Amino acid sequence: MNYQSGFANEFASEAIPGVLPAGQNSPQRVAHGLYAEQLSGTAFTAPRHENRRSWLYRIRPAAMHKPFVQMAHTTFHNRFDETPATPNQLRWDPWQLPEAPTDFLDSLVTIAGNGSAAEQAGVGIHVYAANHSMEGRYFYDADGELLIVPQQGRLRIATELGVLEVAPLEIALIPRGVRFRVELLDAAARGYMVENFGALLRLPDAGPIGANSMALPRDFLAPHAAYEDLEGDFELVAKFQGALWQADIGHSPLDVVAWHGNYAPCKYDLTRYNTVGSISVDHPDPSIFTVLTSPSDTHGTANMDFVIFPPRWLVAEHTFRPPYFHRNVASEFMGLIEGAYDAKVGGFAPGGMSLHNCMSGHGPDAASFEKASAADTGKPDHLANTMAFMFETRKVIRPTAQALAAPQLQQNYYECWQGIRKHFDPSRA
Ligand SMILES: O=C(O)Cc1cc(O)ccc1O
Ligand SMILES: [Fe+2]
Repeated sequence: MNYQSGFANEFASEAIPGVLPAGQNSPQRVAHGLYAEQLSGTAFTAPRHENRRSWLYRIRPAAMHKPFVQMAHTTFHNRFDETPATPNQLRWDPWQLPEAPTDFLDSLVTIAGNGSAAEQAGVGIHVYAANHSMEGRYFYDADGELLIVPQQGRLRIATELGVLEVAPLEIALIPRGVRFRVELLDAAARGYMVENFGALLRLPDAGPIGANSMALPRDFLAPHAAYEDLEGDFELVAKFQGALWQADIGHSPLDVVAWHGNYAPCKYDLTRYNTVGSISVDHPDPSIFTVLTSPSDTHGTANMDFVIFPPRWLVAEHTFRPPYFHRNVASEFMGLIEGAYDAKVGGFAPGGMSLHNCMSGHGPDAASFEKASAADTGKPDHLANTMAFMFETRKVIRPTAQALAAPQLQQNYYECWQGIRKHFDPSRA
């Protein structure tokens, strides 16, 4: 696969050379009888450095489909108020893979979330576990952009703006409104998906860290234009204000022959992350591992951060090296893509999830604490074969009723801290 490099660059791509108009966006007649269409991802008047839009040159305009009718989907929704939010620490085992043929869209299960599309703030957190490609159906989310985090199985995501192939340890970002179809490149696929109802995800400011660490813009890859000229009895599914809607469409909406602009899907290889950490003492706050952030209207307080915990060296001297015990005003939803997480010796499996809400105490389990407080910090430790991540939000993350009723919810999670021993002895140094 061949991609265009950069985060929210002014990209330009033509599947047929010469389609993009020169010197204007909407000529009276577009080359080859195509239609010109703008896709706006920010307000027309958003400041120039935040303004996101693309111009699409397509076989048929996006307006052309039959009326939408509301569609039942029992597990994919934004009902975050069905049940009281709990201050308990929560952890789930991995979602099971389906036996009956199930595509990406049908497989989505909403685990938790906050805010809403109507509020233009908050997130929806979902898992998928599929064994079938989407066939003859296309999806778009009008409620938010989608950050897809594969944990098992490669995906081929065919979008209006071109094709992204993503494997575990890579992420895909699909802008709000962009229509796409998810195909499986392996027998089964499982992973996480966050719907961001707030401001578009962007690279965080790095301040004194400088211009060259963390996620680098050139490692984000956008697709080249690739179109389908297909007619048939297809289905277009829209997510709109928390509900799903279905419309008949007589052609593939992935019919964009050329496009230009800075509002496009992209992918990023998490193993490219340039991880910065402490080379003296103490464990830095995990914001130092931010890949992408969605700011809120309060400066420095994100609607959501996407943070990763990649393989790295731990060298801090006379320091408790794993994540510290803490309580956070922000809420922390974690997943694990591969390996083990250094704050938990067991119970947090790849494909699993945990939720530590606003001010809920958490941190290393008893075994991890004992091990790290006895470790020799005169030597570096190498954390290998690991990739955990966190969706951290300013609002409380409210689990759905189905997530709390699921057999995957670990009833004994709290026990991992019950073995913490009292070491206090005033006569001890
Ligand atoms: O709770 C967690 O495991 C996430 C986390 C990691 C870390 O390195 C520091 C703080 C923190 O909340
Ligand atoms: Fe935490």
